[in-house]
Amino acid sequence: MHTIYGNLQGLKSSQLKQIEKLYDQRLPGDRLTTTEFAQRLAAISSEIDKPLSTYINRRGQVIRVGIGTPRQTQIPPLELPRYGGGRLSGIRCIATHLKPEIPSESALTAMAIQRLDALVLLTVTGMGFQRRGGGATGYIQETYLAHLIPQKEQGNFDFSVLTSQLEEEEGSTPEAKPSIQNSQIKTQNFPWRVSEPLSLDDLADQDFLDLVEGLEAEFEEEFVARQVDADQDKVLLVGVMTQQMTLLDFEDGLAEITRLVDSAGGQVLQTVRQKRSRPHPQTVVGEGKVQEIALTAQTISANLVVFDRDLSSAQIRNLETMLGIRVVDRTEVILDIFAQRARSSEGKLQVELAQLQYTLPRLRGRGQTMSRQGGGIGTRGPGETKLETERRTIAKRIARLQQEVNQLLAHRFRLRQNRHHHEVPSIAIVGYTNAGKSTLLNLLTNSEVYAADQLFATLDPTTRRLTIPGTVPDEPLSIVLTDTVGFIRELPPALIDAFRATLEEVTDADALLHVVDLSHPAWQSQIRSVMNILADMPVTPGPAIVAFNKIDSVDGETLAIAREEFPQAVFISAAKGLGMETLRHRLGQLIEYAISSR
Ligand SMILES: Nc1nc2c(ncn2[C@@H]2O[C@H](COP(=O)(O)OP(=O)(O)OP(=O)(O)O)[C@@H](O)[C@H]2O)c(=O)[nH]1
Ligand SMILES: [Mg+2]
Repeated sequence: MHTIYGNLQGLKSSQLKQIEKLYDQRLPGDRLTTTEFAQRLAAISSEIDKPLSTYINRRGQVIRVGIGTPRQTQIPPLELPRYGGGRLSGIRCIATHLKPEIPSESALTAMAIQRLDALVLLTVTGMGFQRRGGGATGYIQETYLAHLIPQKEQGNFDFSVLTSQLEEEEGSTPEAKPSIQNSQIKTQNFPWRVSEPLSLDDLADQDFLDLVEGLEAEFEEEFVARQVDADQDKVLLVGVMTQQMTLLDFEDGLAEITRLVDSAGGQVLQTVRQKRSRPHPQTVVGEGKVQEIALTAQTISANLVVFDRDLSSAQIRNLETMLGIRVVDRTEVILDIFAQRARSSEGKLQVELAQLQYTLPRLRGRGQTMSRQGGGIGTRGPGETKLETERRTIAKRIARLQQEVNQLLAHRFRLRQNRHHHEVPSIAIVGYTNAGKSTLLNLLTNSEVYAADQLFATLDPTTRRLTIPGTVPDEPLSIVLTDTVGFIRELPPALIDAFRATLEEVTDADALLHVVDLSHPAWQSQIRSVMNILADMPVTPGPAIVAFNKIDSVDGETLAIAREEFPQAVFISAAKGLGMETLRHRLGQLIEYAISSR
Protein backbone atom coordinates (compact mmCIF):
# COMPACT_ATOMS: atom_id res chain seq x y z
CA MET A 1 0.00 0.00 0.00
CA HIS A 2 1.28 3.40 -0.96
CA THR A 3 0.07 6.54 0.74
CA ILE A 4 -1.67 9.12 -1.36
CA TYR A 5 -1.17 12.50 0.26
CA GLY A 6 -3.48 15.47 0.25
CA ASN A 7 -7.24 15.73 0.29
CA LEU A 8 -8.78 12.49 -0.99
CA GLN A 9 -12.33 13.53 -0.31
CA GLY A 10 -14.86 12.73 -3.01
CA LEU A 11 -12.57 10.45 -4.99
CA LYS A 12 -13.87 7.10 -6.22
CA SER A 13 -11.96 3.99 -5.32
CA SER A 14 -11.25 3.36 -9.01
CA GLN A 15 -9.67 6.81 -9.22
CA LEU A 16 -7.63 6.20 -6.10
CA LYS A 17 -6.41 2.96 -7.61
CA GLN A 18 -5.31 4.79 -10.75
CA ILE A 19 -3.47 7.34 -8.66
CA GLU A 20 -1.84 4.70 -6.53
CA LYS A 21 -0.58 2.98 -9.67
CA LEU A 22 1.57 6.03 -10.34
CA TYR A 23 3.94 4.66 -7.71
CA ASP A 24 4.72 1.77 -10.10
CA GLN A 25 5.96 4.15 -12.79
CA ARG A 26 9.65 4.45 -13.40
CA LEU A 27 11.20 7.30 -15.33
CA PRO A 28 14.48 7.08 -17.21
CA GLY A 29 17.36 8.54 -15.19
CA ASP A 30 18.40 11.15 -17.74
CA ARG A 31 14.97 12.64 -18.53
CA LEU A 32 12.89 15.08 -16.50
CA THR A 33 9.80 13.21 -17.59
CA THR A 34 8.47 11.16 -20.45
CA THR A 35 5.50 12.28 -22.51
CA GLU A 36 3.67 9.12 -21.43
CA PHE A 37 4.09 9.84 -17.73
CA ALA A 38 3.07 13.47 -18.18
CA GLN A 39 0.01 12.51 -20.22
CA ARG A 40 -1.02 10.00 -17.65
CA LEU A 41 -0.80 12.54 -14.83
CA ALA A 42 -2.77 15.01 -16.90
CA ALA A 43 -5.43 12.45 -17.74
CA ILE A 44 -6.00 11.52 -14.10
CA SER A 45 -5.90 15.15 -13.05
CA SER A 46 -8.53 16.02 -15.67
CA GLU A 47 -10.75 13.22 -14.57
CA ILE A 48 -10.69 14.08 -10.87
CA ASP A 49 -10.64 17.78 -11.72
CA LYS A 50 -7.92 18.45 -9.17
CA PRO A 51 -4.25 19.25 -9.39
CA LEU A 52 -1.90 16.33 -8.85
CA SER A 53 1.72 16.45 -7.67
CA THR A 54 4.28 13.67 -7.96
CA TYR A 55 7.77 13.57 -6.48
CA ILE A 56 10.51 11.65 -8.21
CA ASN A 57 13.99 10.77 -7.05
CA ARG A 58 17.12 10.67 -9.19
CA ARG A 59 16.68 6.98 -9.85
CA GLY A 60 13.41 7.83 -11.55
CA GLN A 61 11.22 6.32 -8.82
CA VAL A 62 7.98 7.98 -7.81
CA ILE A 63 8.38 8.45 -4.08
CA ARG A 64 5.33 10.55 -3.28
CA VAL A 65 2.01 11.27 -4.89
CA GLY A 66 -0.32 13.93 -3.58
CA ILE A 67 -3.65 15.43 -4.57
CA GLY A 68 -3.21 19.16 -4.63
CA THR A 69 -0.71 21.84 -5.61
CA PRO A 70 3.03 21.58 -4.93
CA ARG A 71 2.44 23.87 -1.97
CA GLN A 72 -0.29 21.62 -0.56
CA THR A 73 1.61 18.38 -1.07
CA GLN A 74 5.01 19.66 0.08
CA ILE A 75 7.30 17.12 1.77
CA PRO A 76 7.83 18.09 5.45
CA PRO A 77 11.40 19.27 6.10
CA LEU A 78 12.16 16.44 8.51
CA GLU A 79 11.35 13.85 5.83
CA LEU A 80 13.61 15.41 3.24
CA PRO A 81 17.10 14.05 2.70
CA ARG A 82 19.72 16.50 3.92
CA TYR A 83 22.85 16.90 1.90
CA GLY A 84 23.71 20.37 3.08
CA GLY A 85 26.15 22.58 1.31
CA GLY A 86 25.72 23.16 -2.33
CA ARG A 87 23.44 20.27 -3.12
CA LEU A 88 19.84 19.93 -4.15
CA SER A 89 17.48 17.48 -2.48
CA GLY A 90 17.63 14.92 -5.31
CA ILE A 91 13.87 15.06 -5.69
CA ARG A 92 11.89 16.76 -8.43
CA CYS A 93 8.21 17.53 -8.57
CA ILE A 94 6.04 17.01 -11.60
CA ALA A 95 2.65 18.56 -11.07
CA THR A 96 -0.44 19.48 -13.00
CA HIS A 97 -2.40 22.67 -12.78
CA LEU A 98 -5.83 23.18 -14.14
CA LYS A 99 -5.68 26.77 -15.27
CA PRO A 100 -3.51 28.11 -18.06
CA GLU A 101 -1.32 30.39 -15.95
CA ILE A 102 2.33 30.79 -15.15
CA PRO A 103 3.71 28.90 -12.13
CA SER A 104 2.46 30.49 -8.94
CA GLU A 105 4.74 32.04 -6.38
CA SER A 106 3.54 29.52 -3.78
CA ALA A 107 4.56 26.57 -5.98
CA LEU A 108 7.98 28.13 -6.61
CA THR A 109 8.35 28.86 -2.92
CA ALA A 110 7.60 25.22 -2.14
CA MET A 111 10.31 24.23 -4.64
CA ALA A 112 12.83 26.52 -2.96
CA ILE A 113 11.99 25.34 0.55
CA GLN A 114 12.46 21.70 -0.42
CA ARG A 115 15.47 22.46 -2.60
CA LEU A 116 13.87 20.42 -5.35
CA ASP A 117 15.97 19.44 -8.36
CA ALA A 118 13.29 20.96 -10.55
CA LEU A 119 9.61 21.74 -10.69
CA VAL A 120 7.68 20.77 -13.81
CA LEU A 121 4.21 22.19 -14.22
CA LEU A 122 1.82 20.75 -16.78
CA THR A 123 -1.13 22.88 -17.82
CA VAL A 124 -4.08 20.58 -18.25
CA THR A 125 -6.66 21.47 -20.89
CA GLY A 126 -9.55 20.06 -18.94
CA MET A 127 -10.52 17.69 -21.72
CA GLY A 128 -8.72 15.44 -24.09
CA PHE A 129 -8.05 16.59 -27.60
CA GLN A 130 -6.77 14.87 -30.69
CA ARG A 131 -3.07 15.32 -31.11
CA ARG A 132 -1.90 16.44 -34.45
CA GLY A 133 -1.35 13.42 -36.60
CA GLY A 134 -4.25 11.72 -34.85
CA GLY A 135 -4.09 8.76 -32.53
CA ALA A 136 -3.39 9.41 -28.87
CA THR A 137 -5.49 11.76 -26.82
CA GLY A 138 -3.59 14.67 -25.36
CA TYR A 139 -4.37 16.55 -22.18
CA ILE A 140 -1.49 18.95 -21.92
CA GLN A 141 -1.59 22.43 -23.38
CA GLU A 142 1.83 23.65 -22.34
CA THR A 143 4.46 23.05 -19.71
CA TYR A 144 6.84 25.06 -17.54
CA LEU A 145 10.19 24.05 -16.18
CA ALA A 146 11.41 25.84 -13.04
CA HIS A 147 14.58 25.32 -11.06
CA LEU A 148 16.65 27.07 -8.42
CA ILE A 149 19.58 29.26 -9.34
CA PRO A 150 22.54 30.17 -7.16
CA GLN A 151 22.43 33.56 -5.47
CA LYS A 152 25.70 35.05 -6.55
CA GLU A 153 25.70 37.74 -3.96
CA GLN A 154 24.71 36.45 -0.63
CA GLY A 155 21.79 38.09 1.09
CA ASN A 156 20.65 40.12 -1.88
CA PHE A 157 17.34 38.36 -1.96
CA ASP A 158 14.80 40.72 -0.53
CA PHE A 159 11.45 39.16 0.12
CA SER A 160 9.73 42.52 0.17
CA VAL A 161 10.46 42.81 -3.54
CA LEU A 162 8.37 39.72 -4.01
CA THR A 163 5.54 41.09 -1.95
CA SER A 164 5.50 44.41 -3.72
CA GLN A 165 5.67 42.68 -7.05
CA LEU A 166 2.71 40.57 -6.09
CA GLU A 167 0.73 43.64 -5.25
CA GLU A 168 1.73 45.07 -8.56
CA GLU A 169 0.59 41.94 -10.34
CA GLU A 170 -2.73 41.90 -8.60
CA GLY A 171 -3.44 45.50 -9.39
CA SER A 172 -2.12 45.45 -12.92
CA THR A 173 -4.48 46.24 -15.76
CA PRO A 174 -4.12 44.95 -19.32
CA GLU A 175 -2.64 48.23 -20.52
CA ALA A 176 -0.01 48.21 -17.78
CA LYS A 177 3.26 46.89 -19.08
CA PRO A 178 5.17 45.50 -16.15
CA SER A 179 5.91 42.15 -17.74
CA ILE A 180 9.43 42.95 -18.92
CA GLN A 181 10.27 44.71 -15.70
CA ASN A 182 8.83 41.85 -13.73
CA SER A 183 10.89 39.25 -15.47
CA GLN A 184 13.95 41.37 -14.82
CA ILE A 185 13.06 41.55 -11.16
CA LYS A 186 12.69 37.80 -11.22
CA THR A 187 16.11 37.05 -12.58
CA GLN A 188 17.71 39.59 -10.27
CA ASN A 189 16.07 38.81 -7.01
CA PHE A 190 14.44 35.43 -7.04
CA PRO A 191 16.27 32.25 -6.26
CA TRP A 192 14.65 30.51 -9.22
CA ARG A 193 14.33 30.60 -12.98
CA VAL A 194 11.13 29.75 -14.84
CA SER A 195 11.14 28.75 -18.50
CA GLU A 196 8.92 30.13 -21.22
CA PRO A 197 5.96 27.86 -21.96
CA LEU A 198 7.31 24.68 -23.54
CA SER A 199 5.56 22.03 -25.56
CA LEU A 200 5.40 18.63 -23.94
CA ASP A 201 7.75 17.19 -26.54
CA ASP A 202 10.33 19.90 -25.89
CA LEU A 203 10.06 19.25 -22.18
CA ALA A 204 10.53 15.51 -22.60
CA ASP A 205 13.63 16.22 -24.70
CA GLN A 206 15.31 18.13 -21.86
CA ASP A 207 18.38 16.40 -20.52
CA PHE A 208 17.74 16.13 -16.80
CA LEU A 209 21.23 15.02 -15.82
CA ASP A 210 22.78 17.94 -17.66
CA LEU A 211 20.49 20.29 -15.82
CA VAL A 212 21.04 19.08 -12.25
CA GLU A 213 24.74 18.38 -12.63
CA GLY A 214 25.27 21.87 -14.05
CA LEU A 215 23.22 23.44 -11.27
CA GLU A 216 24.93 21.52 -8.50
CA ALA A 217 28.34 22.49 -9.84
CA GLU A 218 27.28 26.13 -9.62
CA PHE A 219 25.80 25.69 -6.14
CA GLU A 220 28.95 23.94 -5.01
CA GLU A 221 31.12 26.78 -6.27
CA GLU A 222 29.00 29.27 -4.43
CA PHE A 223 29.00 27.12 -1.32
CA VAL A 224 32.79 26.86 -1.28
CA ALA A 225 33.05 30.61 -1.74
CA ARG A 226 30.90 31.08 1.33
CA GLN A 227 32.90 28.65 3.43
CA VAL A 228 35.47 31.25 4.36
CA ASP A 229 33.71 32.03 7.61
CA ALA A 230 31.89 28.75 7.94
CA ASP A 231 32.15 28.47 11.70
CA GLN A 232 29.92 31.51 12.10
CA ASP A 233 26.21 30.88 12.52
CA LYS A 234 24.31 32.39 9.62
CA VAL A 235 21.20 33.76 11.19
CA LEU A 236 17.80 34.71 9.92
CA LEU A 237 16.26 36.97 12.55
CA VAL A 238 12.51 37.06 13.11
CA GLY A 239 10.83 39.96 14.88
CA VAL A 240 7.22 40.05 15.95
CA MET A 241 5.69 43.42 16.70
CA THR A 242 2.73 42.96 19.03
CA GLN A 243 -0.02 45.40 19.89
CA GLN A 244 1.45 46.77 23.10
CA MET A 245 4.76 47.67 21.41
CA THR A 246 5.66 50.94 19.81
CA LEU A 247 7.53 50.80 16.53
CA LEU A 248 10.53 52.32 18.27
CA ASP A 249 10.56 49.67 21.03
CA PHE A 250 10.26 47.01 18.37
CA GLU A 251 13.14 48.28 16.25
CA ASP A 252 15.31 48.87 19.34
CA GLY A 253 14.64 45.28 20.37
CA LEU A 254 15.63 44.03 16.91
CA ALA A 255 18.81 46.10 16.93
CA GLU A 256 19.63 44.65 20.34
CA ILE A 257 19.04 41.03 19.42
CA THR A 258 21.18 41.61 16.30
CA ARG A 259 23.97 42.79 18.62
CA LEU A 260 23.38 39.79 20.87
CA VAL A 261 23.70 37.39 17.92
CA ASP A 262 26.82 39.25 16.91
CA SER A 263 28.26 39.00 20.43
CA ALA A 264 27.50 35.27 20.38
CA GLY A 265 29.64 34.95 17.26
CA GLY A 266 26.82 34.73 14.74
CA GLN A 267 25.83 36.95 11.87
CA VAL A 268 22.34 38.20 11.13
CA LEU A 269 21.98 37.96 7.35
CA GLN A 270 18.43 39.17 7.14
CA THR A 271 15.48 40.14 9.31
CA VAL A 272 11.88 39.11 8.77
CA ARG A 273 9.27 41.22 10.55
CA GLN A 274 5.65 40.59 11.33
CA LYS A 275 2.98 42.67 12.98
CA ARG A 276 0.45 40.68 14.99
CA SER A 277 -1.98 41.59 17.75
CA ARG A 278 -0.40 38.79 19.77
CA PRO A 279 2.02 35.95 19.04
CA HIS A 280 0.45 32.87 17.48
CA PRO A 281 0.25 30.29 20.30
CA GLN A 282 1.59 27.48 18.13
CA THR A 283 4.01 29.14 15.75
CA VAL A 284 4.53 32.71 17.03
CA VAL A 285 4.02 34.05 13.50
CA GLY A 286 1.26 33.18 11.06
CA GLU A 287 1.38 30.32 8.59
CA GLY A 288 2.25 32.46 5.60
CA LYS A 289 5.10 34.03 7.53
CA VAL A 290 6.45 30.59 8.42
CA GLN A 291 6.62 29.89 4.68
CA GLU A 292 8.39 33.17 4.08
CA ILE A 293 10.88 32.37 6.82
CA ALA A 294 11.52 28.93 5.35
CA LEU A 295 12.08 30.34 1.88
CA THR A 296 14.25 33.20 3.02
CA ALA A 297 16.36 30.88 5.18
CA GLN A 298 16.87 28.60 2.16
CA THR A 299 17.69 31.46 -0.12
CA ILE A 300 20.28 33.09 2.07
CA SER A 301 21.60 29.73 3.35
CA ALA A 302 20.89 30.52 6.97
CA ASN A 303 21.57 27.67 9.38
CA LEU A 304 19.78 29.19 12.34
CA VAL A 305 16.57 31.10 12.95
CA VAL A 306 16.58 33.43 15.95
CA PHE A 307 13.44 35.04 17.40
CA ASP A 308 13.47 38.42 19.12
CA ARG A 309 11.56 36.96 22.09
CA ASP A 310 11.28 33.87 24.21
CA LEU A 311 9.39 30.90 22.84
CA SER A 312 7.54 28.03 24.46
CA SER A 313 8.87 24.55 23.92
CA ALA A 314 5.82 23.78 21.77
CA GLN A 315 6.49 26.80 19.58
CA ILE A 316 10.11 25.76 19.10
CA ARG A 317 9.05 22.22 18.29
CA ASN A 318 6.42 23.33 15.77
CA LEU A 319 8.70 25.82 14.08
CA GLU A 320 11.60 23.39 13.80
CA THR A 321 9.27 20.80 12.30
CA MET A 322 7.92 23.25 9.74
CA LEU A 323 11.20 24.94 8.90
CA GLY A 324 13.61 22.01 9.11
CA ILE A 325 16.17 24.33 10.66
CA ARG A 326 17.27 25.02 14.21
CA VAL A 327 15.24 27.66 16.05
CA VAL A 328 16.63 29.55 19.02
CA ASP A 329 14.98 32.14 21.26
CA ARG A 330 16.36 35.27 22.91
CA THR A 331 17.24 33.69 26.25
CA GLU A 332 19.15 30.92 24.49
CA VAL A 333 21.23 33.49 22.64
CA ILE A 334 22.04 35.28 25.89
CA LEU A 335 22.87 32.00 27.61
CA ASP A 336 25.12 31.12 24.71
CA ILE A 337 27.08 34.36 25.10
CA PHE A 338 27.39 33.71 28.81
CA ALA A 339 28.62 30.18 28.17
CA GLN A 340 31.29 31.49 25.81
CA ARG A 341 32.38 34.27 28.16
CA ALA A 342 32.48 32.38 31.44
CA ARG A 343 36.13 32.15 32.51
CA SER A 344 36.13 31.58 36.24
CA SER A 345 34.87 28.30 37.63
CA GLU A 346 32.05 30.09 39.39
CA GLY A 347 31.00 31.81 36.20
CA LYS A 348 30.92 28.47 34.41
CA LEU A 349 28.96 26.97 37.25
CA GLN A 350 26.33 29.70 37.11
CA VAL A 351 25.97 29.51 33.35
CA GLU A 352 25.60 25.76 33.33
CA LEU A 353 22.93 25.98 35.97
CA ALA A 354 21.05 28.61 34.02
CA GLN A 355 21.28 26.61 30.81
CA LEU A 356 20.04 23.44 32.44
CA GLN A 357 17.21 25.21 34.20
CA TYR A 358 16.16 26.71 30.91
CA THR A 359 16.59 23.47 28.96
CA LEU A 360 14.86 21.02 31.26
CA PRO A 361 11.29 22.15 30.77
CA ARG A 362 11.92 22.29 27.02
CA LEU A 363 13.40 18.82 26.67
CA ARG A 364 10.01 17.21 26.34
CA GLY A 365 9.13 19.39 23.42
CA ARG A 366 12.28 18.81 21.47
CA GLY A 367 12.35 15.13 22.41
CA GLN A 368 8.95 14.60 20.87
CA THR A 369 10.12 16.12 17.64
CA MET A 370 12.80 13.52 17.54
CA SER A 371 10.43 10.59 18.09
CA ARG A 372 8.08 12.00 15.46
CA GLN A 373 10.97 12.09 13.09
CA GLY A 374 11.39 8.36 13.56
CA GLY A 375 7.86 7.84 12.29
CA GLY A 376 6.30 6.48 15.47
CA ILE A 377 6.41 2.70 15.51
CA GLY A 378 9.33 1.33 17.46
CA THR A 379 10.61 4.72 18.48
CA ARG A 380 8.02 5.67 21.06
CA GLY A 381 9.00 3.38 23.93
CA PRO A 382 12.79 3.69 24.02
CA GLY A 383 12.59 7.30 22.94
CA GLU A 384 10.52 8.22 25.98
CA THR A 385 12.70 6.14 28.30
CA LYS A 386 15.81 7.85 27.07
CA LEU A 387 14.13 11.18 27.53
CA GLU A 388 13.14 10.29 31.06
CA THR A 389 16.68 9.19 31.90
CA GLU A 390 17.97 12.38 30.42
CA ARG A 391 15.54 14.40 32.49
CA ARG A 392 16.53 12.59 35.63
CA THR A 393 20.24 13.02 34.95
CA ILE A 394 19.71 16.69 34.30
CA ALA A 395 17.57 17.15 37.40
CA LYS A 396 20.33 15.53 39.47
CA ARG A 397 22.97 17.72 37.89
CA ILE A 398 20.85 20.81 38.57
CA ALA A 399 20.56 19.83 42.21
CA ARG A 400 24.34 19.42 42.44
CA LEU A 401 25.06 22.71 40.74
CA GLN A 402 22.54 24.44 42.94
CA GLN A 403 24.40 23.12 45.94
CA GLU A 404 27.71 24.39 44.60
CA VAL A 405 26.19 27.79 43.91
CA ASN A 406 24.92 27.86 47.48
CA GLN A 407 28.43 27.14 48.74
CA LEU A 408 29.65 29.94 46.54
CA LEU A 409 27.08 32.25 48.10
CA ALA A 410 28.28 31.31 51.56
CA HIS A 411 31.89 31.90 50.53
CA ARG A 412 31.11 35.32 49.10
CA PHE A 413 29.14 36.15 52.19
CA ARG A 414 32.21 35.43 54.35
CA LEU A 415 34.37 37.54 52.06
CA ARG A 416 32.03 40.46 52.40
CA GLN A 417 31.79 40.04 56.15
CA ASN A 418 35.52 40.41 56.14
CA ARG A 419 35.20 43.61 54.22
CA HIS A 420 32.63 44.96 56.63
CA HIS A 421 34.90 43.90 59.39
CA HIS A 422 37.62 46.07 57.97
CA GLU A 423 35.05 48.75 57.39
CA VAL A 424 35.99 49.16 53.76
CA PRO A 425 33.08 50.90 52.08
CA SER A 426 32.05 49.43 48.76
CA ILE A 427 30.53 50.73 45.57
CA ALA A 428 29.18 48.46 42.83
CA ILE A 429 29.17 49.67 39.24
CA VAL A 430 25.88 48.68 37.67
CA GLY A 431 24.30 49.46 34.35
CA TYR A 432 23.02 48.21 31.06
CA THR A 433 25.34 45.92 29.14
CA ASN A 434 27.96 47.79 27.08
CA ALA A 435 27.47 51.03 29.03
CA GLY A 436 31.22 51.27 29.73
CA LYS A 437 31.35 49.89 33.28
CA SER A 438 34.56 47.93 32.83
CA THR A 439 36.24 50.79 30.97
CA LEU A 440 35.39 53.06 33.88
CA LEU A 441 36.68 50.58 36.47
CA ASN A 442 39.91 50.28 34.50
CA LEU A 443 40.34 54.01 34.35
CA LEU A 444 39.57 54.66 38.02
CA THR A 445 41.61 51.81 39.43
CA ASN A 446 44.27 51.51 36.77
CA SER A 447 43.20 47.95 36.03
CA GLU A 448 42.99 45.88 32.91
CA VAL A 449 39.61 44.23 33.07
CA TYR A 450 38.33 43.01 29.71
CA ALA A 451 36.29 45.77 28.10
CA ALA A 452 34.98 45.47 24.59
CA ASP A 453 32.26 46.56 22.24
CA GLN A 454 30.27 43.42 22.86
CA LEU A 455 27.20 42.71 24.90
CA PHE A 456 28.05 40.92 28.14
CA ALA A 457 31.80 41.32 27.83
CA THR A 458 31.97 41.04 31.61
CA LEU A 459 30.56 38.07 33.42
CA ASP A 460 32.56 37.71 36.58
CA PRO A 461 32.61 40.52 39.09
CA THR A 462 35.97 42.18 39.68
CA THR A 463 36.71 44.12 42.85
CA ARG A 464 39.49 46.73 43.06
CA ARG A 465 40.66 49.15 45.72
CA LEU A 466 40.35 52.83 45.07
CA THR A 467 41.15 56.05 46.93
CA ILE A 468 38.79 58.97 46.45
CA PRO A 469 38.60 62.41 48.03
CA GLY A 470 36.39 62.63 51.12
CA THR A 471 34.40 65.62 52.33
CA VAL A 472 37.05 66.43 54.90
CA PRO A 473 40.12 67.92 53.14
CA ASP A 474 43.27 65.80 53.21
CA GLU A 475 41.35 62.77 54.46
CA PRO A 476 40.96 60.61 51.37
CA LEU A 477 38.64 57.63 51.51
CA SER A 478 39.74 54.11 50.72
CA ILE A 479 36.95 52.12 49.13
CA VAL A 480 36.44 49.03 46.96
CA LEU A 481 34.82 49.27 43.56
CA THR A 482 33.17 46.23 41.96
CA ASP A 483 32.47 45.81 38.26
CA THR A 484 29.42 43.61 37.66
CA VAL A 485 27.65 41.77 34.89
CA GLY A 486 25.62 44.08 32.67
CA PHE A 487 21.86 44.16 32.75
CA ILE A 488 19.50 43.83 29.84
CA ARG A 489 15.80 44.43 29.45
CA GLU A 490 13.68 41.34 30.13
CA LEU A 491 16.57 39.67 31.87
CA PRO A 492 15.77 35.95 31.63
CA PRO A 493 14.60 34.67 35.05
CA ALA A 494 16.88 31.64 34.72
CA LEU A 495 19.81 34.04 34.60
CA ILE A 496 18.74 36.09 37.59
CA ASP A 497 18.45 32.88 39.54
CA ALA A 498 21.82 31.47 38.59
CA PHE A 499 23.59 34.80 38.97
CA ARG A 500 22.38 35.39 42.46
CA ALA A 501 25.96 35.18 43.71
CA THR A 502 27.08 37.90 41.31
CA LEU A 503 24.02 40.03 41.82
CA GLU A 504 24.43 39.90 45.57
CA GLU A 505 27.54 41.99 45.04
CA VAL A 506 25.08 44.66 44.00
CA THR A 507 22.69 44.40 46.94
CA ASP A 508 25.54 44.10 49.34
CA ALA A 509 27.44 47.19 48.22
CA ASP A 510 27.07 50.33 50.30
CA ALA A 511 26.23 52.37 47.23
CA LEU A 512 25.78 52.03 43.48
CA LEU A 513 27.28 53.81 40.53
CA HIS A 514 24.79 53.50 37.71
CA VAL A 515 26.61 53.93 34.39
CA VAL A 516 24.47 54.87 31.39
CA ASP A 517 25.57 54.88 27.74
CA LEU A 518 24.16 58.26 26.72
CA SER A 519 25.22 57.72 23.12
CA HIS A 520 22.81 54.80 22.80
CA PRO A 521 19.53 55.82 21.16
CA ALA A 522 17.57 53.81 23.73
CA TRP A 523 19.34 55.24 26.79
CA GLN A 524 16.12 56.22 28.49
CA SER A 525 14.55 52.78 28.28
CA GLN A 526 17.89 51.27 29.32
CA ILE A 527 17.79 53.35 32.50
CA ARG A 528 14.25 52.11 33.14
CA SER A 529 15.31 48.48 32.62
CA VAL A 530 18.17 48.81 35.09
CA MET A 531 15.93 50.55 37.65
CA ASN A 532 13.32 47.79 37.29
CA ILE A 533 15.87 45.04 37.81
CA LEU A 534 17.28 46.81 40.87
CA ALA A 535 13.79 47.31 42.26
CA ASP A 536 13.06 43.59 41.85
CA MET A 537 16.09 42.52 43.87
CA PRO A 538 15.30 40.65 47.08
CA VAL A 539 17.33 43.10 49.15
CA THR A 540 16.99 46.82 48.50
CA PRO A 541 20.28 48.15 47.09
CA GLY A 542 21.98 51.18 48.61
CA PRO A 543 21.79 54.76 47.30
CA ALA A 544 22.94 55.36 43.74
CA ILE A 545 24.23 58.08 41.49
CA VAL A 546 23.83 58.09 37.73
CA ALA A 547 26.88 58.68 35.53
CA PHE A 548 26.14 59.46 31.89
CA ASN A 549 29.01 57.94 29.95
CA LYS A 550 30.33 58.32 26.39
CA ILE A 551 29.61 62.06 26.32
CA ASP A 552 32.42 62.30 23.76
CA SER A 553 29.97 60.95 21.20
CA VAL A 554 26.74 62.59 22.28
CA ASP A 555 25.08 65.58 20.62
CA GLY A 556 24.22 68.73 22.57
CA GLU A 557 20.50 68.19 22.39
CA THR A 558 20.71 64.78 24.08
CA LEU A 559 23.02 66.22 26.73
CA ALA A 560 20.48 68.95 27.46
CA ILE A 561 17.65 66.42 27.79
CA ALA A 562 19.67 64.24 30.15
CA ARG A 563 20.70 67.27 32.24
CA GLU A 564 17.11 68.34 32.60
CA GLU A 565 15.76 64.90 33.44
CA PHE A 566 18.61 63.93 35.78
CA PRO A 567 19.92 67.12 37.40
CA GLN A 568 21.91 65.09 39.94
CA ALA A 569 23.78 63.04 37.35
CA VAL A 570 27.48 63.19 36.51
CA PHE A 571 28.61 63.44 32.89
CA ILE A 572 31.71 61.51 31.94
CA SER A 573 33.65 59.77 29.21
CA ALA A 574 35.45 56.73 30.53
CA ALA A 575 37.28 56.28 27.26
CA LYS A 576 38.50 59.88 27.07
CA GLY A 577 38.88 60.40 30.81
CA LEU A 578 36.42 63.28 30.94
CA GLY A 579 34.60 64.30 34.13
CA MET A 580 36.68 62.08 36.39
CA GLU A 581 37.43 64.66 39.06
CA THR A 582 33.76 65.49 39.51
CA LEU A 583 32.92 61.80 39.54
CA ARG A 584 35.49 61.02 42.23
CA HIS A 585 34.19 63.84 44.41
CA ARG A 586 30.60 62.73 43.94
CA LEU A 587 31.55 59.16 44.81
CA GLY A 588 33.13 60.44 48.02
CA GLN A 589 29.95 62.30 48.97
CA LEU A 590 27.85 59.29 48.05
CA ILE A 591 29.82 56.88 50.15
CA GLU A 592 29.87 59.15 53.19
CA TYR A 593 26.14 59.58 52.90
CA ALA A 594 25.67 55.82 52.54
CA ILE A 595 27.82 54.98 55.53
CA SER A 596 26.21 57.59 57.73
CA SER A 597 22.82 56.03 57.04
CA ARG A 598 24.12 52.44 57.38
N1 LIG B 1 32.92 56.59 22.72
C1 LIG B 1 33.06 56.03 23.93
N2 LIG B 1 33.11 54.71 24.04
C2 LIG B 1 33.24 54.17 25.27
C3 LIG B 1 33.34 54.97 26.42
N3 LIG B 1 33.44 54.16 27.49
C4 LIG B 1 33.42 52.90 27.02
N4 LIG B 1 33.30 52.89 25.67
C5 LIG B 1 33.24 51.74 24.79
O1 LIG B 1 32.05 51.01 25.03
C6 LIG B 1 32.28 49.63 24.81
C7 LIG B 1 31.82 48.86 26.04
O2 LIG B 1 32.65 49.12 27.11
P1 LIG B 1 32.77 48.17 28.37
O3 LIG B 1 33.57 48.88 29.38
O4 LIG B 1 33.18 46.81 27.96
O5 LIG B 1 31.24 48.14 28.80
P2 LIG B 1 30.59 47.30 29.99
O6 LIG B 1 29.53 48.17 30.57
O7 LIG B 1 31.61 46.77 30.89
O8 LIG B 1 29.88 46.16 29.13
P3 LIG B 1 29.52 44.63 29.55
O9 LIG B 1 30.57 44.12 30.44
O10 LIG B 1 29.45 43.98 28.23
O11 LIG B 1 28.16 44.72 30.19
C8 LIG B 1 33.75 49.47 24.55
O12 LIG B 1 33.92 49.36 23.16
C9 LIG B 1 34.35 50.75 25.08
O13 LIG B 1 35.52 51.10 24.39
C10 LIG B 1 33.29 56.40 26.25
O14 LIG B 1 33.40 57.18 27.18
N5 LIG B 1 33.17 56.86 24.99
MG1 LIG C 1 32.14 44.96 31.36
